[in-house]
Amino acid sequence: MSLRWQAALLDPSLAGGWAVVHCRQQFLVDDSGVLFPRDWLKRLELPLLSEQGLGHFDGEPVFLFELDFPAEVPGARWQGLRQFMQQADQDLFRLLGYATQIGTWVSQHRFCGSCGSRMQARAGERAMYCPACGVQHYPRLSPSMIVLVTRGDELLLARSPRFAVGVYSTLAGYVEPGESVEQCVAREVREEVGVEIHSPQYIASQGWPFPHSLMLGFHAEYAGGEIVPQPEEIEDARWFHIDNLPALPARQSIARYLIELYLARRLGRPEPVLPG
Ligand SMILES: NC(=O)C1=CN([C@@H]2O[C@H](COP(=O)(O)OP(=O)(O)OC[C@H]3O[C@@H](n4cnc5c(N)ncnc54)[C@H](O)[C@@H]3O)[C@@H](O)[C@H]2O)C=CC1
Ligand SMILES: [Mg+2]
Ligand SMILES: [Zn+2]
Repeated sequence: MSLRWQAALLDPSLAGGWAVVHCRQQFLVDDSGVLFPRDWLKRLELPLLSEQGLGHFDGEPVFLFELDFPAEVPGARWQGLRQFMQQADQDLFRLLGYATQIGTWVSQHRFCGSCGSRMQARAGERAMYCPACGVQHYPRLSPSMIVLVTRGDELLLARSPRFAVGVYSTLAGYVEPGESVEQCVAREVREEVGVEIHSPQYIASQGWPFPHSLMLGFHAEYAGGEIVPQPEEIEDARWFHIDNLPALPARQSIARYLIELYLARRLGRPEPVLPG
């Protein structure tokens, strides 16, 4: 794991450092990039919901300005997190992914879900706390499974209507209360494409900030059934031969890694590395 970005609990009452400005999965950028001198930002009178100390980038402290709405700043524009994933280096993307998750969580936990009082950031740990009734919330994470189903030289890949034109990917879905991740894999595969699988094999995991998933990645062998795509969720699903694959998901995604790993093992090529 690279050392350029390290999360840390920094005290926002300290002066100086850099800051990123986030609102609804978008960041403020100008010609110098996405990191702004923090003391300069403070003079802009932005619609600030919360300020959080995030950690260190290249050894420098970085803070988050979480905004109520995407305010106009002369000479700057708003850019989505997905675009940073495609264009920025991996360390910067990890910093921005972390900032997005913390910002989204803080902005969605301003009031106590139990008694309605205003929540406070807790000193000493990354938590929101209700002083009236004591409820405490930590950053939200949603366990999700992602699986590549295979049948020898064939890969089962599917398209969601949300994907870029022509792109097919592995199947994914959220874990429900009371089920194991393995049960979730079998259920989601059945629901999304109507196919049965053998026991899934755990491969690797990845934090995924769209919006707060923890992806648990598997390989699974086909056991039976014909493909029946789930209406609305799955636009198309097919078996693709390894010599004739469609456009695949982003290089940084665990979806892509699960595919590349299977190909490497099948074809006796060196195994890929999952971007950290
Ligand atoms: N890193 C990667 O390679 C990939 C990551 N993903 C991520 O996997 C996650 C799950 O994938 P989907 O196919 O969209 O899930 P899914 O198959 O469970 O369906 C999504 C639906 O689940 C419901 N939902 C939303 N949030 C939920 C939650 N926290 N718990 C339970 N249900 C919820 C909503 O009705 C939503 O429309 C998403 O966050 C997606 O971004 C998906 C594909 C590739
Ligand atoms: Mg799904
Ligand atoms: Zn409360």
